[in-house]
Amino acid sequence: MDVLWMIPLLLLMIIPLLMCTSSTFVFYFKKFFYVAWMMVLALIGIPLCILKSGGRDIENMRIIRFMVRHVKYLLGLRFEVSGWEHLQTEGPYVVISNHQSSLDVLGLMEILPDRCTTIAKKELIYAGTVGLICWLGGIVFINRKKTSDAKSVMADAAKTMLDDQIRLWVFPEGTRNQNGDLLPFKKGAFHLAVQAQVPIIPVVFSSYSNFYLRKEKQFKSGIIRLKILPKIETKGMTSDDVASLSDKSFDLMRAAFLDISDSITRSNGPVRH
Ligand SMILES: CCCCCCCCCCCCCCCC(=O)SCCNC(=O)CCNC(=O)[C@H](O)C(C)(C)COP(=O)(O)OP(=O)(O)OC[C@H]1O[C@@H](n2cnc3c(N)ncnc32)[C@H](O)[C@@H]1OP(=O)(O)O
Ligand SMILES: CCCCCCCC/C=C\CCCCCCCC(=O)OC[C@@H](O)COP(=O)(O)O
Repeated sequence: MDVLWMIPLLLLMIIPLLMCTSSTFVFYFKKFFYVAWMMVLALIGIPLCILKSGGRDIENMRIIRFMVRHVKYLLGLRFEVSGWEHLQTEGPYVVISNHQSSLDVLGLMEILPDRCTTIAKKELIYAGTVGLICWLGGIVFINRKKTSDAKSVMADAAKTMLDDQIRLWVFPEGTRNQNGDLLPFKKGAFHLAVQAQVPIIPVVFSSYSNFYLRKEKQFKSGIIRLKILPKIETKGMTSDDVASLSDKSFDLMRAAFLDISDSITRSNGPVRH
């Protein structure tokens, strides 16, 4: 007897059962689903991007943004955004935000302004269909292990920002971090803004630790607060001002991070680190 057809049926019965009984299963299932679904979305998005723009083009970020917007619902996440008015700035600017997990892509797509792409580590280009759609979306890839290469790519990006009137989103911590605080900032984002003489718009994601705990293998439903802070002007600044600009941005973002994370804790129970 052919029993192969019974396998999907069994899975359909077992998966909901495990989802109800094991939080560890939920953790791995949601993580696997997230990566697999993004890969599938990218597979669908690639031909759409090529048809729309013929290749690598920042306008493809509109397609990517549209395609990613529903994923939060599938993972049981909700965003509360404040400070929208600060993104209504004309022309190019640099957005900086804290970076906790690849889930940040969901928040990024929630508020991504038009003509805005990101700076990413070059390894991302090898992430299958996701890597290819990132390339099509004009993402700027840098080699973090070679500062001189990264600096020259970012200097080119500063020029392109002005020539093509684009915005760039940079994660100044330079890596993912879920230690309950911000990591010290790398300087690239601030050199970029000063070289292009464009404002910086800081964006802060509240702590994910009320719903996503890597060590404890928990991935529950939850709320993410996204706070967009007022722009910081860089007109007239030189590379001598980069350190103080970075310090100022760090202090503002850290205060906002602790504030919005704390307000979620008060409404949802304790944050665990
Ligand atoms: C439909 C389906 C869709 C599917 C789905 C799509 C998803 C579509 C969204 C994807 C979204 C991806 C998201 C990825 C997210 C990441 O990949 S995060 C990781 C990559 N990003 C970054 O690393 C950016 C932040 N890092 C930096 O900016 C770093 O400064 C750099 C440029 C990498 C250099 O790193 P470093 O050498 O380790 O750091 P740093 O101490 O800052 O610099 C050393 C010296 O160079 C100087 N320097 C640094 N930068 C410069 C510069 N540009 N010019 C002159 N001097 C400089 C510094 O001032 C410093 O000198 P001193 O002040 O000590 O004298
Ligand atoms: C050939 C198959 C390769 C499979 C690779 C899976 C790639 C992930 C696929 C889907 C996830 C959806 C969004 C991906 C974009 C997230 C980018 C990201 O968060 O990169 C990490 C980087 O910021 C910092 O890296 P490190 O913390 O320094 O390390």
